[in-house]
Amino acid sequence: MTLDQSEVGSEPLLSVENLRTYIDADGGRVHAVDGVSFTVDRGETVCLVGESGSGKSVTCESLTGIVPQPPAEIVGGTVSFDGLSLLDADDSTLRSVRGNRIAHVFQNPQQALDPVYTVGDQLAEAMTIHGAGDVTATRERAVELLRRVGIPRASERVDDYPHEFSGGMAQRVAIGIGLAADPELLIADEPTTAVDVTVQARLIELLRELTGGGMSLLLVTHDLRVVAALADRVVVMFGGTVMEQGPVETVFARPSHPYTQALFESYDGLDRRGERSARDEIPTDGCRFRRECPHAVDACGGGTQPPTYPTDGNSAHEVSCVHYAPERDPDQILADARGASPGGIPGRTDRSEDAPDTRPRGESGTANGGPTDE
Ligand SMILES: Nc1ncnc2c1ncn2[C@@H]1O[C@H](COP(=O)(O)OP(=O)(O)OP(=O)(O)O)[C@@H](O)[C@H]1O
Ligand code: NI
Repeated sequence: MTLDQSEVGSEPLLSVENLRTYIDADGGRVHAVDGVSFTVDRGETVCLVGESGSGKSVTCESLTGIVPQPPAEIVGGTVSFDGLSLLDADDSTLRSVRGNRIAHVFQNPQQALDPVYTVGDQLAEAMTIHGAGDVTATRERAVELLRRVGIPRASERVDDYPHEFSGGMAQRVAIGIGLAADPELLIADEPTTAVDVTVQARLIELLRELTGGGMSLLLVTHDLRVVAALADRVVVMFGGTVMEQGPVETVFARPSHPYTQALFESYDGLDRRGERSARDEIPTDGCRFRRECPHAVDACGGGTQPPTYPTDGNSAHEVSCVHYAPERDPDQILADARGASPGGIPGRTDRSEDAPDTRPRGESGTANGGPTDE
């Protein structure tokens, strides 16, 4: 029986619906992930962005059940991977999915590598999880994987131990181990954060090559330049929820949620993690961003995170903000803020001085008022 290609292509590879993961901590239950929905298509790169603590890692780790339970508990939602419901899957199914179809790569490669085995042995191990060949073939394939991820002198280095690799090279090895099973989806959580800038650029190039080959990539990064370089779509998270998501071009050209606007405006290429630790506690109802939002109104409080609304009638670009509800006057929607530029993100060439004014029609450059709500 042959599969109808049009049907194969129409379903997203990964579909996450209303995912909720709570974590028991000293101070009580943390709503680390609280109603996250997004999809990843085949061959697509989706980037999760958002400040530290917004729930990006816990989201990724919940998908294949590697989040430690306890203290975490996945309390709701669905995760569908190629039709398989991962949250309902038993341990052996999940192990098989992780060994064969979904690979994880983390920020610190040495964490993923076992110090007492050569990288060749670890690559072989990753291959045997999904069907072994003979010893020579396995070794050849290990060398080939190291070449593929750009390790020079791969046939010699295959016998080296993890500590003999620099940070960037070790991250390549970790990616190589992830690729050993030829996964359909690579989940990479800040894979370029711990390496220096030139190595970063090469790793980004590697990831681009891999997705060019048809692999899907779910990438967590703080670096908007990485997003610009790799993403097809962006998912912006804050407080365990999705604030905004859409095609990278439209989200960068017209960041629409006040949180996205704030995130992009504060972006200066520096890693600012930890700087906002003194912030007010994030609400667990209504819009999670409302306490810091310059446009907050009464309607932002209570209930769940606001529903998502399309921006500019573009249903692929949606925003979870009451100001975009269809019954509201579009001329008042975040009017002044929408003209704001996300701060000249390096690497984007499609933004120019003569880019169209994205403010809603009828808006004539009012003062800093923001939307009013009386
Ligand atoms: N083991 C844990 N125990 C208690 N709370 C946790 C634990 N792991 C994560 N959290 C909390 O869950 C929330 C989401 O954390 P998560 O690591 O997913 O954020 P993140 O977006 O990946 O941040 P970063 O950009 O710093 O990696 C945070 O409030 C964090 O403090
Ligand atoms: Ni994280």
